[in-house]
Amino acid sequence: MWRRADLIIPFYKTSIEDNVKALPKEPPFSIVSCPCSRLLVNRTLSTMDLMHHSSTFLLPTMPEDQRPSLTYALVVLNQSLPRFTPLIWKHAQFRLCADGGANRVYDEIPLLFPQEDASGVRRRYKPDIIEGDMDSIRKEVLDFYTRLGTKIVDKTHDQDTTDLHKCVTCVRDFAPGLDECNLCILVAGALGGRFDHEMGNLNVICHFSSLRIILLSDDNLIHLLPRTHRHEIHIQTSVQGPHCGLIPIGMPSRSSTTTGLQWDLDNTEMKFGGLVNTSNIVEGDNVTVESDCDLLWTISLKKLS
Ligand SMILES: Nc1ncnc2c1ncn2[C@@H]1O[C@H](COP(=O)(O)OP(=O)(O)OP(=O)(O)O)[C@@H](O)[C@H]1O
Ligand SMILES: Cc1ncc(C[n+]2csc(CCO)c2C)c(N)n1
Repeated sequence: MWRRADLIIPFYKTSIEDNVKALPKEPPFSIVSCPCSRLLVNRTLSTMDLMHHSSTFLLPTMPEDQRPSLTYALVVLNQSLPRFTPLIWKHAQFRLCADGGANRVYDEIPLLFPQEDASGVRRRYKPDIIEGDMDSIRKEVLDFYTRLGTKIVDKTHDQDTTDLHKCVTCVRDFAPGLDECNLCILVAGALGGRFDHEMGNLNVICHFSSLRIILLSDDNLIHLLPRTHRHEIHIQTSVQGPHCGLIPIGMPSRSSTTTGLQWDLDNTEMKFGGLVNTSNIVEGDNVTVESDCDLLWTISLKKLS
């Protein structure tokens, strides 16, 4: 079943081998023979694998059937901690602080437990790793977590990648025995504040486009929908929505199609400077997306009562 045949290799190639060599490097493309025995290449969106997305980590208890499927790592950035940080801390198996993110854990986590003794809370919320160029973490904070046994990875020499980039690399390379497909990196404090940092954080999710990375603030959740898959997004309506957006990042999209939105796309072109899909509304609890380009998905988070 070919939905579209929007890319056809020119017929001037002399042999099948030459045609195969001329194939685009990036998936997903499939090869079909045409009647004259030369090759056509179809972009077969409908036969792409389906990727599921569900923000169950925002729920106090994860549904049974979701529990084993993803392993969560949490990266805390140097921004006001979202109010649900203790919840995602609990769901995560690895907790990292990006440089000054450690100050936030030290200063702000105790404020979320005003009835409890601050130093007890701090000992309970001990990061596994603090990594970065260490120009923002305070000495007392570094000393405190060093004494508790947190691993400190000082990357002062690297001034070309952000601390978030360093932390994602660390999780990807060192999470023991983890298959990338089962890993999901939650990033707390990624939005709001300095725009250069926000853009840097978006750049990180584009750079690591094969990893599941979710940028979080109190108000929003953002992740990438790679063009290599069709996407089914389950909306946790108790904690997220209804405002959402789909934004082509890096390059124009010739064709994006959605279901489940108030303003759905139907083979629609999107580009910066032209149409982008913002100020949209989720209609129910399922959204599907397929596109020829990586898209950013963003959805609003509800204030907890
Ligand atoms: N205002 C912000 N908004 C979004 N993300 C932020 C913000 N501030 C920091 N971050 C994130 O937290 C990480 C650690 O922050 P930190 O302030 O320690 O970094 P930094 O390298 O010292 O930044 P800079 O030197 O540019 O001020 C950054 O790499 C960035 O990803
Ligand atoms: C082209 C270019 N632009 C900006 C920086 C600065 N920079 C980018 S990431 C980083 C580390 C922040 O912890 C710093 C200082 C650079 N190196 N190269």
